[in-house]
Amino acid sequence: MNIKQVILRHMKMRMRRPFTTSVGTEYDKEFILVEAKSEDGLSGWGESVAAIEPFYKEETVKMNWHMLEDFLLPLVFEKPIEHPDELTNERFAHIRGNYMAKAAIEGAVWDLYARQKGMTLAQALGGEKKKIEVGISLGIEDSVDELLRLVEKYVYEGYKRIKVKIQPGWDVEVIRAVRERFPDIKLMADANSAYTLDDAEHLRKLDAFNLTMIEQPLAHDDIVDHAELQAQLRTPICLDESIHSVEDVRKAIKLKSCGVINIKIGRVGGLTEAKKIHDICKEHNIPVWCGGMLEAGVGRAHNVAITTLSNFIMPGDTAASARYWEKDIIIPEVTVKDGWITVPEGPGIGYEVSRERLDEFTLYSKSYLA
Ligand SMILES: O=C(O)CCC(=O)C1=CC=C[C@@H](O)[C@@H]1C(=O)O
Ligand SMILES: [Mg+2]
Repeated sequence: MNIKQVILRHMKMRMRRPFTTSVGTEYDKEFILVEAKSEDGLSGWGESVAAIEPFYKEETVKMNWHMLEDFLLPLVFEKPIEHPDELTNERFAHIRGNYMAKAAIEGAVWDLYARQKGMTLAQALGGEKKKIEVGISLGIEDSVDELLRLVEKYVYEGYKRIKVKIQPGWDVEVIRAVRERFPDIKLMADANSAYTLDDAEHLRKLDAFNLTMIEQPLAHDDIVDHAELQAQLRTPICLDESIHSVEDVRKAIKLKSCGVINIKIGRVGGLTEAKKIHDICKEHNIPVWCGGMLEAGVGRAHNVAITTLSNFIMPGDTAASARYWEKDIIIPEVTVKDGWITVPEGPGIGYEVSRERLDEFTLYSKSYLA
């Protein structure tokens, strides 16, 4: 596969409604979209999940652009690519961190590879599912009543799991209210590192609500304290921000830091590493699910593809495009029917990128030639 040209686009899309977590609120989504073009005129698409501000993790849109322009694209152009795994395993291996920048170009190369082979991205990754179960992630709302209204809306729409953001002052009583109203739904909490080990006794109160997991209660870069907390909780801890690689997962398993792993393609540097994490978790009977980063349609499509792997056994955060966007950049948009997404059968990510919507949402773009 000869990548002849890469176009980077700085995109800006207005969200249907603000999304608030313990680390902040997003109103507009700015992100980098990557188009990788081969000598036969095919395009592969990738989407960076880095935000404008470094509040979830340390990467930002501007940092990604620099990394792509000055380090990653030259490595992609330097010689033909036999298989996308080469990027993570060889060409990017000496570059520290910058996972979201790596994942954005690596995802475009994976999409292009699948399209050239006449395969779906799911097939290229080894996925077999024809449809995937999905849940919904709800932000911190203005009131418990508003949250309950949203839970009711999405349970009615058939979503298979409800994820509720928590933080000190918006946790036990909120979860209690949801559980009392919806005694049987699959319910989980995501703290985005809002607590410390000093809160262990308080967090133990969440054991009363039969949650499927408590996601990332402690520091974003911790595995050790999570092991100490997991030993005190009946509810499985799920690691999100702490996990960047299969090596991090090996250590988390060794320390018994968690019972579940949230795989986000952008957080771990791309699909090749995501597959490695999926595989080691499968070996150790650790269920995984696909986390979301408020992606637009290209990122959402990649999430659908990776979720077709067999150990993605818990509903992920890949909701319908309409959950976040008035208009998405892909045709057709991602839709959810009774909590299921049907895996597209078209080549690559299986959705086409709308050139009209691209033009509408591109703030600026730059073309790079091999
Ligand atoms: O994309 C989705 O629907 C899930 C969004 C979501 O829960 C998150 C997005 C980005 C960072 C975090 O705030 C949070 C998460 O930790 O999973
Ligand atoms: Mg999370």
